Amino acid sequence: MQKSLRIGQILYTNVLPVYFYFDQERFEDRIEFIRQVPAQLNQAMARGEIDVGPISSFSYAEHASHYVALADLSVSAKGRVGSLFLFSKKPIEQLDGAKIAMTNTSATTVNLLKIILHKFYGYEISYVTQEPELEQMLLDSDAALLIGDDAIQAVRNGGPLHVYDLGELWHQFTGYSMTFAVWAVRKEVLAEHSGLLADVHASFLASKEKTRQNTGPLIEYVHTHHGGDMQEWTRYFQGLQHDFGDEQRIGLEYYYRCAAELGLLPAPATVDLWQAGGRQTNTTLTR
Ligand SMILES: C=C(O[C@@H]1C=C(C(=O)O)C=C[C@H]1O)C(=O)O
Repeated sequence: MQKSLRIGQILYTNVLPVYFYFDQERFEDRIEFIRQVPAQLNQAMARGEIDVGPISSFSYAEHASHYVALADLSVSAKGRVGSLFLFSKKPIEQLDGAKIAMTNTSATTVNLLKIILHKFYGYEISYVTQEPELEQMLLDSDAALLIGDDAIQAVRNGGPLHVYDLGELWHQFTGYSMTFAVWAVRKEVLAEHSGLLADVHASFLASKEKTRQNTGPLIEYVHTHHGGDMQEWTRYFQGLQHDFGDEQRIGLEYYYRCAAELGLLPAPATVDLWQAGGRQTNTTLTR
């Protein structure tokens, strides 16, 4: 039988603070989790196979008239992220005219890279989309973009490549933070399940808050399951933000304007936040 709420979860470490202490038992069999990489969650949300969960912020903009976003949740960073990298055979200054392989798991970061290379560097680039396997990607391309745990793994493996963090590049050029994912809800779900949705939202916020107060157990869990270095993981989670306030909105809405300017989005979008007891107002902030 279909559960009342089908909840998405990105299959990467970056969302864990929002899920780590999520008290699933209190919801008994009214909810279920569907775990996928972002591009597949984006599609599942658009097809109505998921009711609520993190999707690429780019995909939110593509469907903005059908979605709202849970207030105060996102995957954002101001500056270095640590899991979104361009791996390049040449320095970025020499990439004009290059061929770049893009992971097929992303929507936000692939378009962020286009904005950076076209708008800020003025380059002409040809792109191919591939499975996220660095060696394969670089067989026939000058550079490759990976996100999430694939990017973390690839940077750990090292190698003689130039490595650029996309959050850092965005911050260098704009001074803004960048929001990669927001927790979207399809509007028709609001009418039917707003009470349950409010409880799920509260559980996400509680998990986020609890991990913020004591990151230790999360770091230990991630270290046990994904290897790596405890200090690197600590730095990773310190750099990520899971809030969505004015700072994140300003950065994200500037990204949407850049994407619209380059024809990557049909029009700039705004993020319409939802929380129990009434939607938050949605002021459009200009640069
Ligand atoms: C910070 C990250 O943000 C992500 C990037 C996304 C994208 O590019 O579409 C979507 C969701 C997030 O997982 C990451 O993957 O490392």
